[in-house]
Amino acid sequence: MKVIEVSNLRKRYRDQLVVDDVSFTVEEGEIFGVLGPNGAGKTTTVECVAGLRTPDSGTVKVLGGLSGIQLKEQLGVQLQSSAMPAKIKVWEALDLYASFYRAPADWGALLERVGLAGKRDAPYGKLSGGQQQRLSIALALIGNPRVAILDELTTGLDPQARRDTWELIEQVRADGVTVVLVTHFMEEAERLCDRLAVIDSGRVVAVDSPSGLISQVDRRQRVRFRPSAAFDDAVLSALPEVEGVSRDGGRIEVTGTGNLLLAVTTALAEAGVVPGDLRVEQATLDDAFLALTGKKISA
Ligand SMILES: Nc1ncnc2c1ncn2[C@@H]1O[C@H](COP(=O)(O)OP(=O)(O)OP(=O)(O)O)[C@@H](O)[C@H]1O
Repeated sequence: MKVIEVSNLRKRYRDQLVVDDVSFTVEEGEIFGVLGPNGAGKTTTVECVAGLRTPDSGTVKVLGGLSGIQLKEQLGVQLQSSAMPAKIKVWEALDLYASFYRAPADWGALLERVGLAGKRDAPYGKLSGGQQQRLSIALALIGNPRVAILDELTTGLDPQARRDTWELIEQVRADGVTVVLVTHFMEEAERLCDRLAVIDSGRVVAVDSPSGLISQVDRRQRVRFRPSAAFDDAVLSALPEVEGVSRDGGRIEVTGTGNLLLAVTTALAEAGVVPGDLRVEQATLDDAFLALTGKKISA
């Protein structure tokens, strides 16, 4: 079931067209990424989805066409700069947000869930960046939404806090919440997202799974190793998975597609050769982004 349908969305700020004919759909239960560099129009797009901005043209349909209060009850939003007053205590923020909903989640349980039970009475200003982000996720979930939009959730976090937040997002999805994740981190997109819309200068340049995006631009893999004994290149070049074999000193590089590693190691084993220092490389989402947009994303 499609929970979000965006069609031909356009949004202009004065003379700048920042969302230019954007279309994508989000399926129930997936983590859908909106990936692009700073200023690409990601936030404006999700703000239109959340009903916080009015598109100039195009349509946005959430959960079959909800709007107003019904939309707000089903859609949790965590926006990039949603800072709280420094003195508000964690429990007060949750209690306040819970009061906006007719049937809010049990915020005590939510606090446990995001790992902040011990910070119940701490003022917002005394939380670490990671803890503030966790609180903002809890606040986005307090209305028991079916869809959560999370914008640049892990920007500014250290690697451990980022990983903890990723785990939390996976748990949220496991609870059945559809997640729209705005990010400019490739690793985050690759690790978390089932599918991604790549946005550049207000336009969608591709929508696919991370591996689909990578294989759109380069399906080739490279296997490198040092053979334990001499062998004829034909042992490998005859394999259907292999496109090329090259030698550089004592090292061999094999390029190809499909299950290249298995094909190469099996053929070597049959020839009595042990591949030492074995490495496999393939294109990354960074490579795909570069190929799709002609630029590197700035993280
Ligand atoms: N309220 C506004 N008024 C005028 N211009 C705006 C406004 N909000 C955003 N912009 C401009 O629109 C463009 C797209 O911004 P947007 O925040 O949607 O991009 P983004 O991809 O989310 O980038 P970032 O990750 O930096 O937030 C930027 O050039 C930004 O400066």
